[in-house]
Amino acid sequence: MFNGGRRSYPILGGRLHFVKFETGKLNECLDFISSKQLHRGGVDSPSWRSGAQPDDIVIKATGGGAYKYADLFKERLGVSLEKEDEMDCLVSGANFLLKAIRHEAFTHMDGHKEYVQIDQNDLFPFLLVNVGSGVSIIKVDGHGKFQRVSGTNVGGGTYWGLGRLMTKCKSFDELLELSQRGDNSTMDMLVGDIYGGLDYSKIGLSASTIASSFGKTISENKELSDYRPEDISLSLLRMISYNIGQISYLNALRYGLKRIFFGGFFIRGHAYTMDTISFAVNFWSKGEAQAMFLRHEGFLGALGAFMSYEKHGLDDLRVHHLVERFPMGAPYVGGKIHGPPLGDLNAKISWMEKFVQKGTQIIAPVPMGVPATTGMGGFERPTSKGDILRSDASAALNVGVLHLVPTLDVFPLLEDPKTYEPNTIDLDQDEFKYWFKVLSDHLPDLVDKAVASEGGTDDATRRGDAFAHAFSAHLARLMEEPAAYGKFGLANLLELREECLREFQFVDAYISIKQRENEASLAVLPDLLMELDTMNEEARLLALIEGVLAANIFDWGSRACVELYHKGTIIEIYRMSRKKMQRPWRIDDFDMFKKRMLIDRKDQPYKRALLFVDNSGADVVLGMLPLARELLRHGTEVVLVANSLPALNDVTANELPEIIAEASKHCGILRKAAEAGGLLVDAMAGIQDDLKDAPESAPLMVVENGCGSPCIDFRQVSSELAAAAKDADLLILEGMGRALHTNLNARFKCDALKLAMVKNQRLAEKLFNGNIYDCICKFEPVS
Ligand SMILES: CC(C)(COP(=O)(O)O)[C@@H](O)C(=O)NCCC(=O)O
Ligand SMILES: [Mn+2]
Repeated sequence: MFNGGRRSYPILGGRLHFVKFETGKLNECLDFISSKQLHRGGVDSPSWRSGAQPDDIVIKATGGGAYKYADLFKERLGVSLEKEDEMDCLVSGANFLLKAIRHEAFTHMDGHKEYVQIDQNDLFPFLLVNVGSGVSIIKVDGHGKFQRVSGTNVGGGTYWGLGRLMTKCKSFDELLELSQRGDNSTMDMLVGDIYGGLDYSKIGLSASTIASSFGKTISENKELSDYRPEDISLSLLRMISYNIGQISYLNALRYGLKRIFFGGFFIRGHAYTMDTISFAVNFWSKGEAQAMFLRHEGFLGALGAFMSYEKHGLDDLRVHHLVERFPMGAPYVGGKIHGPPLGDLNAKISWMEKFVQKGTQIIAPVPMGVPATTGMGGFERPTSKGDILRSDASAALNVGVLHLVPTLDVFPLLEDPKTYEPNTIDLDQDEFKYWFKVLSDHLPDLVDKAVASEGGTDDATRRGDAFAHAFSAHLARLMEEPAAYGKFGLANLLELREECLREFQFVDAYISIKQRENEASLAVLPDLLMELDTMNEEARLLALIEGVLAANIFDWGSRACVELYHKGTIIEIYRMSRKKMQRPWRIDDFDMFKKRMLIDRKDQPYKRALLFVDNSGADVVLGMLPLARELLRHGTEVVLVANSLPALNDVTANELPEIIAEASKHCGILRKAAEAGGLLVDAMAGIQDDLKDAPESAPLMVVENGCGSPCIDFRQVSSELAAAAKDADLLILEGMGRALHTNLNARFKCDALKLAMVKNQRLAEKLFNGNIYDCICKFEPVS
């Protein structure tokens, strides 16, 4: 099933792009679809190239537009729109999102957004409130099981209609924006107005509670024009949002439901609207019920229509099959999106250059998509002037591209996947500020390496600059709102950097450094192995663990380490690092591990160990390979688990067989094991005669982990790794990314050893009250 990291089955998958456009721009949209032949699978699809085009292309659609524009689609694209029921689609879209996307639902109170993890087994029933022109209140009991239980004619249309008449606003967004600067106490009769500025505490009403919306205007002898449009808009917004919140809560109460999800064009990521609705639900339920919002709320119907294709088999999709990426879309400056969607790399780079030349700072990138708005209401997206609305506007756009990767699995040895959280530290605003600086400082050097890795050509330089701007823009967006892309931890941030490099077609920025370090380390490996073989078992085990920790210093992602590399050769630094290994380490469970290995399991060695390797060069060659060899010696099968894609100087699963083949030239144990694991078939053909009579060996294998990041999220690993984990009874996680930033607190169903050198002062202080270059040897046996 897994040999040398090569797959033995095809991968099927796809990507979901979420794009909005104004109905007024439908013709431009059809031009775009036609130019790219998207309705026929794209210009690169085999059927387009071969000219074998089906005549009867059917696209599922929902909502009024599916009827209104059916003829236009047929005429312009030859596509038939198959209409799906709008309510069915809303519900199945919401169900899909809540089931398949981890950080989909969030609460919004007092300007604070918090993602809520929904337990799949405890999702139904819930109330879905769709606030469009009017309001539909739907009780959802399961997949395809729902009932419209109520509604109200006072909805988004009411706000916009009354608002337009009363303020002369030209657009919904203008009206919404006005509300940001409003003061409703000039219009609304408050409890304090009735009780002489006091609370009516006996029945729990504070002085600022609205007793009667617009009630103050009856006692004043004023005309409409005497009131500020800002105040009118805010009073209206509060009146309608509170009313929706209250009716929703009463329906939740009627059916005994605790969760209410709100969606529809009235909400569209507008912070103040969400706060007002949340306030109402919280107020009336006395904190018992919770108002929640969905990150993809503008796409429920479209998603539901897409889901209705039976052939997709999307019913079986689970959270771990979906990866959300945030590629650079159109530049986003001062609350406005500039230019077309940037699907094409060259277009992306040109736009980036244009903006930089103009001296315009790209404040935030927008996930790939066409600029604009809600499909349902036809209202424009809020164009921002004030600070608050700017982030509201972008909040509505914080949906990335969903990659469907059916080959991803949950790691089967996680003790409890439900409570597992990969990130060790929470990236709150303060923490984010620190990492923002670390990553920004590292950027120029990374760009140099990336450009050099592509031959330093003009094209590479151009891509390098564009990458730097794109990644800086992502950082700026997250600095502005850390929850902008869902719940984001350090692991996500480090992965975003790698993804961003890939987006600008940098395949492996550290390739030459990796090769150089591999060669230097392989040259001294025979001496190291010889030295180890002179030791007794106990001393050797300690030397091996020391070796892994010492060699983890070769980390091109750590600023402090990179500075060290100027001070000596690879081997000098390795020796210096080893010499400094003073026990006890900051976490030192070595004695426990030794007892387990050499006493408890003397007669019953581990059956299979999964070794999660980290960096190239000394780290893997002088650290992890000798440790693997020791386990093989004990009769344990060893699976080296490495990245599927490059990240910093991490070794990849593709690179390992060659390194092992080289190492095997100097070591019979490794050679025999690699042969048994099927790793040497090609590389060592013809030079294995001397092994013919050697005893059987436990196999050494290589498996890719499914990631392209310095960290690992065990909720989404390759299915090969999941399969290899089945018989494993020992896990060894190595490196800062995999054992500290992520998984330090993760619990597994089998024994786990976490080894890392802490190469960052702040992290050492924060996690261990320690210092940079402290070592961690954390052993967690299962009883
Ligand atoms: C990116 C890394 C997690 C890689 O560490 P590794 O897993 O290779 O041990 C680490 O280098 C890191 O956290 N660097 C940023 C902090 C710094 O420069 O101090
Ligand atoms: Mn690494």
